[in-house]
Amino acid sequence: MSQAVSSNVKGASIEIKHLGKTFGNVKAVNDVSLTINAGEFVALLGPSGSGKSTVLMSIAGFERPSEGQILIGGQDCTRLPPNKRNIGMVFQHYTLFPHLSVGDNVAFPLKMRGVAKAERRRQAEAALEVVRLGGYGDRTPNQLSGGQQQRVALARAIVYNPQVLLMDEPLSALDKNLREEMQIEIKRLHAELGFTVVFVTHDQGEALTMADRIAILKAGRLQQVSQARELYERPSNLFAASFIGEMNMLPVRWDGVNAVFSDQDQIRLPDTASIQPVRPGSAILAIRPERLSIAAPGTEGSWKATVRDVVYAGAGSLLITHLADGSEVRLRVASAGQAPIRPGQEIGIKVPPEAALLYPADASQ
Ligand SMILES: Nc1ncnc2c1ncn2[C@@H]1O[C@H](COP(=O)(O)OP(=O)(O)OP(=O)(O)O)[C@@H](O)[C@H]1O
Repeated sequence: MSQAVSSNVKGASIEIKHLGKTFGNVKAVNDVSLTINAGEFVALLGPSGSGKSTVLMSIAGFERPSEGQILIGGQDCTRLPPNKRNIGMVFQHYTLFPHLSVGDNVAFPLKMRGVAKAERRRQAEAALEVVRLGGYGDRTPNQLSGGQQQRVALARAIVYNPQVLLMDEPLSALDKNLREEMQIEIKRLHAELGFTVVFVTHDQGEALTMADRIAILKAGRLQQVSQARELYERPSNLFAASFIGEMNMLPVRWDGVNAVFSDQDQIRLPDTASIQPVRPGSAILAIRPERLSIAAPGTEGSWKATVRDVVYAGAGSLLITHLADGSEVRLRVASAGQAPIRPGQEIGIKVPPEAALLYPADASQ
């Protein structure tokens, strides 16, 4: 690989301490603390308006925090302007200069840093090679496809060897195939160049496949920061549980040992079912649809359910059922080898206790 962008670039750590940002009376970011290790790839995930971009822009230096501190590579950058932070940025829209050649677009940050012309050309070409666009330097942006333009934006962000790469929904303007190709491209660059990545997305699949860790935000507050598997298998609260993947959420009465349904069906739960302490009384039992299976009606320990709808989707089928108390339970089952199931049919649902999670009924806990 070309020397200009491969010279042992190593990421910097990012420490966000009690970050707060208020716009008028909107608390866009509320007491967010997060430490990102050098070279780590972290996704910020959350619904629209949850504060993801504001956190990213605060790291970049384009937003000035109302409260808290941001350290990059151990240095307090809270009051440092963006161009002093040694970070690269890629946005959703490519923001290339239409009148400049691709090469000049990529070389632009070097020009701002006073790098001499011949050296600029050399480094820009090297960065274009890294994103597999070697030889495209003389074109103008409008002669490139959307995916290629986004790769030019990526080349421009990495041309000066930043220690941190910040990306705000960089792939959401691309169609599905291009998006998947760029996901692989960005992961490859991250592995090769070793910079720290903070990646904003509202696409949970993208976050789960790309990031080392995922930070979930809701209304400006951090909900959970975990690796993909833990986030999926042990979401720390009801919001994270419902935001990632599909989840059945059933109101139950918890007596400390058993989760009891209103029709007196019950399930004995292992201690590991509660991620946070749950007091006896009303609670929510959460279970992923793919962890449930069908049993003959009346099978010992199974729940009695009536099928409301069957959605055939090739390899798997979605069964929408309801229990005697009216609670809806969804199952994802393999289609193959399954006797056809019809709406109105009574079935048993087998629930592995180790797959069940218990949360306080009050979502604010
Ligand atoms: N410059 C601004 N002036 C006023 N309010 C703002 C400004 N920037 C953001 N906000 C508000 O702050 C909150 C968080 O916005 P932010 O853009 O960080 O969320 P987000 O999670 O990135 O959302 P999206 O996914 O829609 O981009 C929102 O309520 C938004 O309206």
